[in-house]
Amino acid sequence: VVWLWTKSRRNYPSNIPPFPSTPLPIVGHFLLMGGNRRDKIQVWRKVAGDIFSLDLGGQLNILVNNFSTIKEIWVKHADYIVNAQDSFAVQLIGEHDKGITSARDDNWKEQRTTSLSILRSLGMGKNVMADKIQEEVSCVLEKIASFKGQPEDVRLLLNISVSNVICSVAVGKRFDYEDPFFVHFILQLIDAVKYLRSVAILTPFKYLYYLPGDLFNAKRWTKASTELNEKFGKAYVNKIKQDFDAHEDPENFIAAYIKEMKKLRDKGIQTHLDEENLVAIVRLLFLAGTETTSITTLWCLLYMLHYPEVQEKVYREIEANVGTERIPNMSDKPKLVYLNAVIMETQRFASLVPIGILREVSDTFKVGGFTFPKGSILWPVLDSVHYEKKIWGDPENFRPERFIDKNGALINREELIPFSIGRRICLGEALAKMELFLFLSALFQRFKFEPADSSGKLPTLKESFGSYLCAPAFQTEVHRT
Ligand code: HEM
Repeated sequence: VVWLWTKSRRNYPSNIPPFPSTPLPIVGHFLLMGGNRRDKIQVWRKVAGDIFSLDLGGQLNILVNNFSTIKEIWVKHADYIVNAQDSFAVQLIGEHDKGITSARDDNWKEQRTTSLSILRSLGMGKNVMADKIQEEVSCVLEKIASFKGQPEDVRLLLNISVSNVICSVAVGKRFDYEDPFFVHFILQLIDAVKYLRSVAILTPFKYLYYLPGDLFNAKRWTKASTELNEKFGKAYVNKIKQDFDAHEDPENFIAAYIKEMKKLRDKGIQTHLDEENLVAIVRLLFLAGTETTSITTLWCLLYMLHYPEVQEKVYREIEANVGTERIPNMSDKPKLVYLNAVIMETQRFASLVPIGILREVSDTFKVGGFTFPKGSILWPVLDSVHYEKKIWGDPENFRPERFIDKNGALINREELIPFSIGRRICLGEALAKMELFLFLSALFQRFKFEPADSSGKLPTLKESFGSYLCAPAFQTEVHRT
């Protein structure tokens, strides 16, 4: 107890952002972290203001809830928050300073720049990638058509088909929807994403991990993540390494990374590129490139059950501008203004990543009269920005028209930040935007999604809060063709 008390003794400067309530000895606000954290943050915000502090076992955490301060810190003061929090989750799987999200300083810079340039060379944001996505879209359309209108839960199907896009980029292979090997990894991935939040909260209280049982799902999370690394990431890195030919143009991320690594080493240039980083990146691409985009698509389908008039308007727009003979492609995007607005409103309303990556403050700085001390952890609460009344007027309503001006043109609002902002903005933004457009335009062109319950009862919009705000399980009937 004396050790815990000493460790958690607070010695904060006087002008840090206020606490919503007095921290308890030793645990601080830890006991308040369970339950619906999304609602709690809004309650604390009312008490303590847009920028407030929480004490987690002696670790100062500062939550930033307004757009202007997030922008000021994440863009103008980016140098102070280069590194993500060195979380316990990362230590559990031995990935301190590995991959991209957990990589630090120069290592992060090199891994991010190399990964981005490889993804671009493989077509991210270009037509080659659009073709790859469209192949997958055609497969998913056939699969949904085979349901013949029967009620279905399409979550796993969307997970697998979206994942196929990033898999074809990362490991050069797509998988059948029923492939037991791949379905198993998708289920592991869902677990890894689901439990991450509860493991993350253990960071200041690592010793709780050693209690009997698995109260914080940390053991389940470690098992899922280790299996993804060993049997998926490492297995593919080894396989591609064996078949690697330095004279061939690399056709997937792993081969391109190995080629770059060898090139730098052969030239005697010091580099952070190595296999451990590569395995961590493959898992990250698989994780970040699957659930995010497929759950956003799922939210959009769910909203369409609730707002059938929006779905009808989207269909009419596609019918008038693209027709129904061919599936939409990227050159149709500027013509489908309403669909673009629906996608933007879905990203705002679903607020998929409610809190961006937590950052470590590397040196004390001041913003808005508050001190952000060295060693404190910053939370960018993107959810608060997406539901800010002062920005959106009626944030509680699903209203795509807010993104269209009176001349019928699309409005790009800088406050819409589902991919976060600053130097560590989502690496896959261009890919995700392309996927969302190609999947959703084709789905709404070919099918009409309706509630499966014949009494007209709509599935709930209540999310479950893992690392993402996940759409609830729901069934939908599909008609039109
Ligand atoms: C709708 C889909 C997506 C959303 C909403 C989303 C959102 C985000 C957010 C909020 C961050 C944190 C950025 C920060 O805190 O500064 C992030 C980081 C990241 N995302 Fe995405 N993402 C999506 C799709 C993807 C895809 C398809 C990929 C795959 C290429 C991807 C790869 C990454 C990576 C590698 C990072 C870490 C970047 C870094 O730490 O430097 N994301 N994403």
